[in-house]
Amino acid sequence: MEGVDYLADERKKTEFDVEEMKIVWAGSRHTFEVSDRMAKLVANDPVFRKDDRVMLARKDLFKNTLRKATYAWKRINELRLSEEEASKLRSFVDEPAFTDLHWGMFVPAIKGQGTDEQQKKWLPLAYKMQIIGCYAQTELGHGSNVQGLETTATFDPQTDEFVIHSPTLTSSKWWPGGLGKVSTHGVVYARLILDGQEHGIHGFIVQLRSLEDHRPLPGITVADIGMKFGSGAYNTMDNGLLRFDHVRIPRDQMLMRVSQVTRDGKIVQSDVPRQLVYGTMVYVRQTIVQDASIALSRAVCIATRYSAVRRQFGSSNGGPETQVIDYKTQQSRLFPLLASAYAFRFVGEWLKWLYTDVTQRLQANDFSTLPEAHACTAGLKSLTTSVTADGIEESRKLCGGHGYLASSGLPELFAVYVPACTYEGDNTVLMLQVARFLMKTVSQLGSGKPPVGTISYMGRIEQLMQCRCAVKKAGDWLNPNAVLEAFEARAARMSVSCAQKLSKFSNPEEGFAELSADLVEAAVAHCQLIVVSKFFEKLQQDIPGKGVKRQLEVLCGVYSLHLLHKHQGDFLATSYITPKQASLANDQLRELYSQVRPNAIALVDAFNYTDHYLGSILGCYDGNVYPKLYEAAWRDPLNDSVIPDGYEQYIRPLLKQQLRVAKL
Ligand SMILES: CCCCCCCCCCCCCCCCCCCCCC(=O)SCCNC(=O)CCNC(=O)[C@H](O)C(C)(C)COP(=O)(O)OP(=O)(O)OC[C@H]1O[C@@H](n2cnc3c(N)ncnc32)[C@H](O)[C@@H]1OP(=O)(O)O
Ligand SMILES: Cc1cc2nc3c(=O)[nH]c(=O)nc-3n(C[C@H](O)[C@H](O)[C@H](O)COP(=O)(O)OP(=O)(O)OC[C@H]3O[C@@H](n4cnc5c(N)ncnc54)[C@H](O)[C@@H]3O)c2cc1C
Repeated sequence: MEGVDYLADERKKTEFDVEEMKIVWAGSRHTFEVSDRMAKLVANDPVFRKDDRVMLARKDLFKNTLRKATYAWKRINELRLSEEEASKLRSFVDEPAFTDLHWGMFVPAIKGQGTDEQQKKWLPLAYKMQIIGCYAQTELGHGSNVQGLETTATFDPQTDEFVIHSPTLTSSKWWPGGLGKVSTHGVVYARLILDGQEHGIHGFIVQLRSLEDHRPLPGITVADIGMKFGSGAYNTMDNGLLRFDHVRIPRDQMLMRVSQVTRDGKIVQSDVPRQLVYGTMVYVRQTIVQDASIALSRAVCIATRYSAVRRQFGSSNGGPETQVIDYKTQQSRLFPLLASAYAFRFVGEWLKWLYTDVTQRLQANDFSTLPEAHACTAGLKSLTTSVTADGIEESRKLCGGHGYLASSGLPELFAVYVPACTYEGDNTVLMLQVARFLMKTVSQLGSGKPPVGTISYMGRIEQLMQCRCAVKKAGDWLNPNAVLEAFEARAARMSVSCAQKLSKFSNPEEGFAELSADLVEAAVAHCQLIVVSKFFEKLQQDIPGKGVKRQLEVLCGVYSLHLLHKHQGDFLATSYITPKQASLANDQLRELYSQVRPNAIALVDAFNYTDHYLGSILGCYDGNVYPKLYEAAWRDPLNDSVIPDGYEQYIRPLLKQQLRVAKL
């Protein structure tokens, strides 16, 4: 039944202007238009087909990715796409590729850590893709502990070169994306050694492969690290291994914005903090936060549409059964994820602003906001990727058995997404960085330097330690001030409690290690507060469109109250709320679910995803799920023949043998 909208009745229930919500979701009318144009460009081009991806063997999959990535690059040039358009096109192609690391890490590393001269030399080559780069930091033995990397870069004053070397097996670079088969160059992180003395970890531009025949250069061993989790998924990427046997590079290939090595082998520190060597990771962490809302919204879009199509139980007098989206249990699992997708969208927008601000300040040698930028990017990367990865898996369960089919799009989405909890900093390790920032802030309270930015609430510590929740009826939980104070008091009290326990240890590092699980919980509370407060800030903006702001208020309520409900132990244990008030929050939450329900389909339509991008039969726009599932089953290569390959060899002899047993 081509053209029939099986979700039309659902769409009729909508109480807000979906077109305007699309603009809010995109961030601006301009971004919406660019996004819409690029999504359609990709969806209408057969080269970008992806439904066969999970069936392809690794070599075919990889070659296919090369084909798509180079074709995308060709189209970008032919159509003279702007950087914004190119970046949208890349995201709608929806296939991890070496180009991500080239543009997403190699280029930013040179921009952030290279001197003007180095940028002038290397960036034009990289912009034209005349060289292809990767970010080679992690090693077989060390990933989280960057200071523990073993690769060495020893300066040879005789020849004015660095000798890059892998002294042990564990010093082999391991994981860099694009390294395995494609990159010609890498920004390689290594331990700087001058005259026998170590000077910490620095980045070096190292050529890895010949620009003539792509063979590894002398002294370089390079290969792919092998298959990863899931079919299709991240296996489109050639994550690589790399060993150096005394490879020589000119001195001017050390990235020298943070520290310089002079001709006579002396180190000169510029006034830039050493942590800027980690700057590329900060940049990518903020892009990962923005991408979290995309991945979560995709999963939620699929689960929401399918939940409206799917019916199970509840038929009376031969009438239709209940749509599973009408079950309160389904709503209590699905709607918080829908609200989280919106919440992450807005916090991602804000984080982009924060990152731009800190970058501008750094250019003017103002490093004052760097610690907060590090804590926010690390903490929000950790929080949003953990929730998104769990949310994709929950969406799969929300779709019942059919969610487990590759054609639901959810297994591959999960497999592609889940490493985000590990790459660019393991989520626990990153939360511990936030915890350090919190403990430092608490220890400096009363020093006369008031905390600013996202941590400014700590400046009201006395009030936050004493205040009690004033909520008397469920509706009081709709008051933003009540919710904000609850999240602030919880975060402040959890931090102070950790700081008090820490102060009992004579060795603070031992104390930090002993209390690390509690510290992570305090850091999570702080990060959740940031997300809640940025959602409220968004609502203070002028948001046009009938009913749009109202819907966002409902979602903001769902986001904050579901967190309050889920973590009520924290709120109760810190004595900010009473059990009665916790129960009222839950009553209000249930009421909010009822307000989301008629708008649920429109709220996911507002993501404006094409069927191509969603890549899911269960999530298709028209909701015509069953015929499509049936047809897709027949397209599986296993159904090419009625009798499977292997029948003569295995099944027939087996059946024959059983026959003999039966006769005995
Ligand atoms: C086709 C078309 C083309 C289109 C064109 C357009 C296309 C565009 C395409 C765009 C695509 C984009 C998508 C990209 C794809 C992504 C894919 C994913 C790839 C994944 C890559 C990776 O996976 S890549 C490796 C990441 N690997 C880590 O992530 C290690 C974590 N490990 C650490 O990060 C450190 O090891 C750790 C723990 C901090 C301790 O570091 P440590 O031991 O040195 O330091 P301490 O803990 O002692 O801290 C000492 C003091 O430094 C402070 N501090 C620490 N870090 C700081 C920091 N960053 N900034 C500021 N300050 C910092 C701290 O706050 C302390 O401050 P204080 O002293 O004041 O307290
Ligand atoms: C798909 C993918 C792509 C990647 N791409 C790149 C790339 O392009 N370039 C690159 O350089 N790297 C890349 N990486 C590597 C990645 O950055 C690291 O794997 C990541 O930083 C985690 O480090 P690890 O593997 O050493 O984990 P580990 O640190 O060994 O983590 C193991 C466990 O130990 C725990 N742990 C570790 N330290 C602490 C601590 N101090 N306190 C408490 N718990 C701790 C962790 O929480 C985790 O549970 C990629 C990884 C993946 C999976």
